[in-house]
Amino acid sequence: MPHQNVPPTAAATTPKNTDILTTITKLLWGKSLPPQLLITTVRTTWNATWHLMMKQLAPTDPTGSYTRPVSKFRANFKSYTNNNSRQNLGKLHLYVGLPCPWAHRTLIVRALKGLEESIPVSIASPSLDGSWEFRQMNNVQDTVYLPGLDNANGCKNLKQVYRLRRGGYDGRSTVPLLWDVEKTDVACNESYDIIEFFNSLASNESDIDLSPTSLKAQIDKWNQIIYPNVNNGVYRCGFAQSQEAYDTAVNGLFSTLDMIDDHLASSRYLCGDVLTLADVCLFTTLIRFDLVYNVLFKCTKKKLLEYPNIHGYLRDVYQIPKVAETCNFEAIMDGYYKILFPLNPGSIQPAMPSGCDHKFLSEPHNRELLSSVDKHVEAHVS
Ligand SMILES: N[C@@H](CCC(=O)N[C@@H](CS)C(=O)NCC(=O)O)C(=O)O
Repeated sequence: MPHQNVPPTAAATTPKNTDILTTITKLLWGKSLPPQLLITTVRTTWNATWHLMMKQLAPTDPTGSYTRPVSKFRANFKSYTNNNSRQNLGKLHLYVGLPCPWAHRTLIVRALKGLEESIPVSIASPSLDGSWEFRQMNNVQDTVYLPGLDNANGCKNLKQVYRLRRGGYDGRSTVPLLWDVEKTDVACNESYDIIEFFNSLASNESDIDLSPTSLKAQIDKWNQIIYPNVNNGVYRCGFAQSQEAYDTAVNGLFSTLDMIDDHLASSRYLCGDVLTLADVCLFTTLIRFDLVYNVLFKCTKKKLLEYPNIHGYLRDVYQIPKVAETCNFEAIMDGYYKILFPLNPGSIQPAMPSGCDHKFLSEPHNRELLSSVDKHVEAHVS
């Protein structure tokens, strides 16, 4: 008879599992429990353990909604700029982690502004307990995983760098971190402050302004929508600890993506024809969406591939010179699937969906046509 590949039924697997559990309970309590009680006990214990682990990973309010801790070191960049020149920048060093969308913002703006020489970088990788440690990586595209030291302070991990600051520090050691080498202190660890600062610097190599005065109000308006619903919204889905909290987050996320997709049907970037800081902030969440958030954070109503305008926009931003070099998909997959234990206990990485690799993202998007349509319309109106 040909071999039939019949999947095991629940009846075939349950007794085996309960046998193991019965042995464990016998060892622990000296007697076996009835199978149903045994399963209920294990489920309750596992749920309680899961909630405890999640509490450590992600603080929540009493409704089970994720509440992101505020950044401790906000910007005070006055002493670093002299008429926006780079005079004092020899002092600064940037610490990033490649999976992190907040750190990714700083890498993109640093590259677009041509600040690579002026502001050197150290790349940290997530360790198994979720903290950041240094490996032998000098380039964003490196895939070397041997232990290493950072380039500014010679530390093994980011916690050590934070602790070097005057007065010490024992709080969350997050990336991005902008470090003042001369003062041996944190200059800032809030990504938006850092990208605003990088953008404010005059550059010999690039005259791009990602936050022109004329668009500031629009940029702020987009940030106020995108930060809670999309950037932090995906975390509010993944780290929710009640069904209600998840439902609210996932509905807010997808209604915002629907709205953005409509908007991008007639606008090349969020604020019209030019790329702004709001686009940088949106991009670093979008580039991780189908790879990670859709699966691991249960952002499942749709894949980004199903949003034609958002997906074209993603390719458009990805193809801006220097942006692709800031994206390391392998590091992103590793960072999320291997480290967030309570969300993915076996550390199994799902297959990368098509549409997320360098090749697909480099395909034509034709969105430049939108700019000319805009200009054409403007020409007629004026
Ligand atoms: N508000 C911060 C958030 C930074 C943040 O949460 N970074 C995460 C990585 S994606 C981190 O370093 N977490 C380590 C920890 O919480 O200990 C920013 O935008 O800069």
